[in-house]
Formats: sequence, C-alpha cells, structure tokens
Amino acid sequence: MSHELVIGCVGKPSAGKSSFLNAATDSNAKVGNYPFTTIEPNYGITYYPTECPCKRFDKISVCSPRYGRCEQGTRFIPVKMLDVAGLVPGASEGLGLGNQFLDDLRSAHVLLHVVDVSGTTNEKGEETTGYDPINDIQWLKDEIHQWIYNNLWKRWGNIIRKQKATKVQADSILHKKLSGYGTRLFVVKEALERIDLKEPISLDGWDQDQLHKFVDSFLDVRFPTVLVLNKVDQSASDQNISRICSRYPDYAMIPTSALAECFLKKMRQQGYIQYKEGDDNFYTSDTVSTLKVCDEKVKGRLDKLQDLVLFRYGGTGVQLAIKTAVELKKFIPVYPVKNLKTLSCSIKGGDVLRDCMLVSKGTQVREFAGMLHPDLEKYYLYAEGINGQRLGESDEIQENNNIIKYTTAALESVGKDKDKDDDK
Ligand SMILES: Nc1nc2c(ncn2[C@@H]2O[C@H](COP(=O)(O)OP(=O)(O)OP(=O)(O)O)[C@@H](O)[C@H]2O)c(=O)[nH]1
Repeated sequence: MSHELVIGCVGKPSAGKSSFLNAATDSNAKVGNYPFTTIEPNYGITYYPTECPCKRFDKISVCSPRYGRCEQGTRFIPVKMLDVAGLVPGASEGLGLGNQFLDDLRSAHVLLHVVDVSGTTNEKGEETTGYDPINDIQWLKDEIHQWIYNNLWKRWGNIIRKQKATKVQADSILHKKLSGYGTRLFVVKEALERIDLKEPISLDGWDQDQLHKFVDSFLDVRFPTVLVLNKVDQSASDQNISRICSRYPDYAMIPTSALAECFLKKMRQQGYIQYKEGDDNFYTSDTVSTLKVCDEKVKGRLDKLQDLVLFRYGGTGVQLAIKTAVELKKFIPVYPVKNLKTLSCSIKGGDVLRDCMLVSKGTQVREFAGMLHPDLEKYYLYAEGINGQRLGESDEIQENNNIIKYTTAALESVGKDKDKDDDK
C-alpha cells in the first residue's frame, strides 16, 4: 500500500457523495500542483488544513510550499480523495457493483461515510419521507464486516491447520490473510489487543462469534470512519442528528451541507462573495465594495444558507470533515529541510518549508528518509531536529520532531572536503 494518505468517500446513492466530493476537492488543481504520482479518474485532490511551522518561526512572508498552499500560517496539504462508488445493501454478496466497490476500499486509509440525515432518501437512495438514517450507518458497517468475515471464514480450516503445523503466532497468520486489505502487522496486533485475548492465541478455539468480534475490532483499526452527516440544511436533519449522536456517542461525526459549500464556492468564483473554506461567514458587496451586487434571488438563498447552516453549525462542515479524517488516522505532517535555521529546502537557500508530507503514525525517522528518496535511506548518516538535536533513526516521527534535516554519508564527505578547502 502506498504511503500517500487516501481518504475514501463512501455512502449510499443520493446521500450527497458527488456533491461532497465537488465541495471538498479542487477541480482546478493543476497538474504538477500536487505531489502524487498518479491521479486515477475516481480520485480528487482535497486539502488538509493545519498550522504551518512558518507561523511559529516567524517566516510567514517567505513560506513557499511546492504543493498545496499556505495562507497566513495555515498550511493546506494536498490529500487524495477516492470516490468509492456503487455501494448498495448486499454488496458483499455481489449486488450492485459488489466486490468492485469493496476492492476499491483497499487503497483507502480512512473513510468518510456520507449519510443523508434529512431522511428524504431510503436505503437505495430513492425519494421518501421520514426514513431513519441510523439504518444506513449500521448497514454500511455490516457490508464491510461481512466482506472481510466471509473471506476469512472461507479459509478458516486452512488457517487453523497452518497454525497447528507451523506454530506461527496468530497475528502473523492473520496478517498474511488480511494483507490484501492493505494491512500492516501492527494493525492486526492492535486489533487483537483490543479484544483482550490471552497469549499465546490459539485460533483453533475460535468460533464464529469470536471471529466476528475480531473482524469488528480489525475494522475499527483498519478503516476508521468519520460520519459525514450531510444535508443539515433540511428540516428533519436536526432531530436525526441528535438521535445519531446519542446512539453512537463515541463516533467521529461532522454535520455538513455539501450543497451549501458548493453554492458558496460558486458564488465566490463568480465574484459575488468573499468566502474562505471552513469559515462561518462570508462577505457580500454590502461590506466589500469590489464584489458584484447579488440580485434578490441569490441574496435570499445566501441569507437562508447563513441561517440554516453557517450560524447554526458554525460552517458547512466540509473542511472540518477532512481535517477530522486525517487526524482520526493520526497522520502527521513532516517537513524535511536542508537548513534548520532558515528552514530552507535547498542548499543555496530560499524555498522555505517547501516540502511537506503526511505520514502515518509509527513512521520512523530513517524510514521517512526512504520515502523521500531511496538513496537518503541507503546513505543515511544521521538526522537532526529543530534545535539541532540528534534524532534516533528508529524514533517515531511526532508533532514535536517533525522538522528534520538529514545528513548522508556522501553529503558528510562533501562537507568535510569543503571544510578542508575552507581551512586552506
Ligand atoms: N439539501 C441538500 N441537498 C443535497 C446536499 N448534498 C447533496 N444534495 C442533493 O442530493 C442529491 C444527490 O446528491 P449527489 O451528490 O448526486 O449524491 P450521490 O451520493 O453522489 O449519488 P449517486 O451518484 O447516486 O451515488 C442531489 O440532488 C444533491 O443536490 C445538501 O447538503 N443539502
């Protein structure tokens, strides 16, 4: 699985997935304006907003991201977003696009489940009234669960025989069987730890209930999910949101109106409003004289949107949903630099904080060097953090050591030669 963070967007038909993708992604993203090697047709580019170190180090005016952008110390880091289309109940049994949908999921690290909380579409996405969106939350979980469970249960006899014959630990065997889901060993270990089994774990004693428990736990770790409670601008949404919150108090969930965000972006593009993604307000020609004057119809729509969405929920929620997804999966921005004082990314100076990558929790200092360039890992000599302190090569990268300068064996000798020259 690639180390590039991928957010998968799932949901039943008509929940508002396409609208959410339009609202969250940058359709104007120019080729070369993002770091990804390939952008397949059902991928889009969205941005994770986070505080840029340029703010802390008083370098806002010289900060120069190569990808994404930095606005007054808020860094917008490009992230891939995948449209996992075609999910209907029964997908794990092959209905709808069936396993095609489920296969697409493999490349996602974290999911956004777009739920229509207005209750105006049934489980197939057909128009109705008074539908209970709680059904959709459970149903999607069940589909993914069933897909993984069925694949394991089919081979359970073999799995047990293999463990008996080879005496290999349960986590390694399960990891092999689950590696097709883009799973690393620590994910399986964590899933097993969460269900509190005594070591050594013998899979022989597992019945179907035990396997279901494990699959549940595995899903929580492998596919953390943010519920995107969409269509909050509709009248029944408030009540449905309250019920969902009390039913699932531990879930990450964000109320959104994808339609409102799309409309605000369109009005901004046409020069009627000034609006920044994530804000709880916008400006019209009443306060900014350079903006075009809105006609009554547009003004009415904007007023309504302001009342029902921005004032009530503090924003359209679209950007917050992306932020929540990245943070739920605990991805961390890392800034490799060539000079720890100037934060420059090139030897000759300039390009301040040019590079930034999001890496998963647990990524180590030397491992990250390899992500930047294989030679950087191969000829790795040492790494330094912001105050010049040495970082251990197996130290985990965290928020407090995420500005890193690498020195390689080759560079070191170049540096020594240069020192000799300087001494002459
Ligand atoms: N009121 C309201 N309507 C919305 C919102 N988001 C989407 N819709 C509407 O819901 C309908 C379905 O939206 P889509 O974005 O096409 O939904 P989808 O999930 O992509 O549907 P499929 O393509 O069938 O999978 C459209 O009429 C949208 O305008 C929202 O936030 N509020």
